Amino acid sequence: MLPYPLHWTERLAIKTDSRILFVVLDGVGDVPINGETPLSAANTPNLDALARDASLGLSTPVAPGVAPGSGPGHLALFGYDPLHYEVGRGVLSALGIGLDLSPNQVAARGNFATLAPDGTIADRRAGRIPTDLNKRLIALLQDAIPSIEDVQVNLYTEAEYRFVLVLTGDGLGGRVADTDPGRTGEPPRPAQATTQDPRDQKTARIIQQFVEKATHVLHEADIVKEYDPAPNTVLIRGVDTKPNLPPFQQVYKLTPGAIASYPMYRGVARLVGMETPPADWSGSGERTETKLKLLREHGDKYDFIFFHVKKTDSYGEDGNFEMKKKQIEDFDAILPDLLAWKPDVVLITGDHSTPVGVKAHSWHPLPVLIYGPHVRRDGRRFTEMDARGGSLGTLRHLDLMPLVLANALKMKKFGA
Ligand SMILES: O=C(O)[C@H](O)COP(=O)(O)O
Repeated sequence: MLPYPLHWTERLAIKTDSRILFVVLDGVGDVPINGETPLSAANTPNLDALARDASLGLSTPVAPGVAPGSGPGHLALFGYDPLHYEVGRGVLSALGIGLDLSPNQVAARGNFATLAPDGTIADRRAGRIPTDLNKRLIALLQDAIPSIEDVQVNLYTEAEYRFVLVLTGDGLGGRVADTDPGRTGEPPRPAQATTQDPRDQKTARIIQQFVEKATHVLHEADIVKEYDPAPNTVLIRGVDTKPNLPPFQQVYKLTPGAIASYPMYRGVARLVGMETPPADWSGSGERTETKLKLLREHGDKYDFIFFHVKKTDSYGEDGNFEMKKKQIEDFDAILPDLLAWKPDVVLITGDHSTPVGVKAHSWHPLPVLIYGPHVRRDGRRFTEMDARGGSLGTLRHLDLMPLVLANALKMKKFGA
């Protein structure tokens, strides 16, 4: 039996013409500083108008106290329990850049990072190098490391400092711990299998050799020496093989599309059956015009659209209150363009909180807004403080898909 809520939304969901707009402001949740969060301090006339006629609540991403990565946070938002469907970030990133993984392939997410002379990590993102430099470094490493033992090595730029490592060969497993400790000031961890399975042991051995070879090549490369902080090593995480998840079409009877400028989010969308209309994603940042163009040109193919905003998370991680606030105001400015798609129901929330005072993903519940013809209107703003006490109450991300389906009249009655 499928886990909650898939096992019974699959039974109750019905196909109708109503449309659902599902907006995720990545990392948007925060903790008040001098009584204000980026959300409460932002000037958001469009969001305020929508929220006034919407139901609000607070939603816990996974479970109290759990600070999820963006992958588990989005799987929970889409109704796939991340404690049941643990999917490595590498698979999400690989799918996000348009790869299809076969059973004899293992994928991993990589960061170009900066190693200090004492061997500890000085910067997990090498100063957020530009995508163009990433492409040059990937070409250098791909040329230097085409294979390790009997395993083919393929490298792909994701965005900025992010890349994807795909290993192809026989006898590979996906259960290998991260070499990325997730924080600076300590050395990268050795690649270690989390089981005694020889397939996982082999993958760990290959990844360890890759990290050592890549670090050597980067330390010797002239282009690396031009940068400070220098992208002189690689950190690996989210090693996995591709799982098979029941798609949106099956469990929710929806025809879903995903619009996201960063590959990982297109990847998690593809994993659950969403279509990702093609676009030129070159460059970096939100690429909002590209996203809105996709909505205008492809929106009518879908009855469910996942629309992702990334930089609210990045500036939370950088501890930059004003820039996180500005990302929210920039989103507010395009909200009318999103509403032009004429959704019947709108949900806005975040996958997780990334408080500027924490500079990392956190466990704090997210404000969630559901707008539609049958909601109880709360007359509040979309902020962490105002959402508390809203008519949605306190929820978990897994509760949200059934709620938007119900508000779109896409759920039949349970029982006689
Ligand atoms: O931006 C991303 O890829 C993640 O949300 C954060 O990853 P990072 O901590 O490696 O930047």
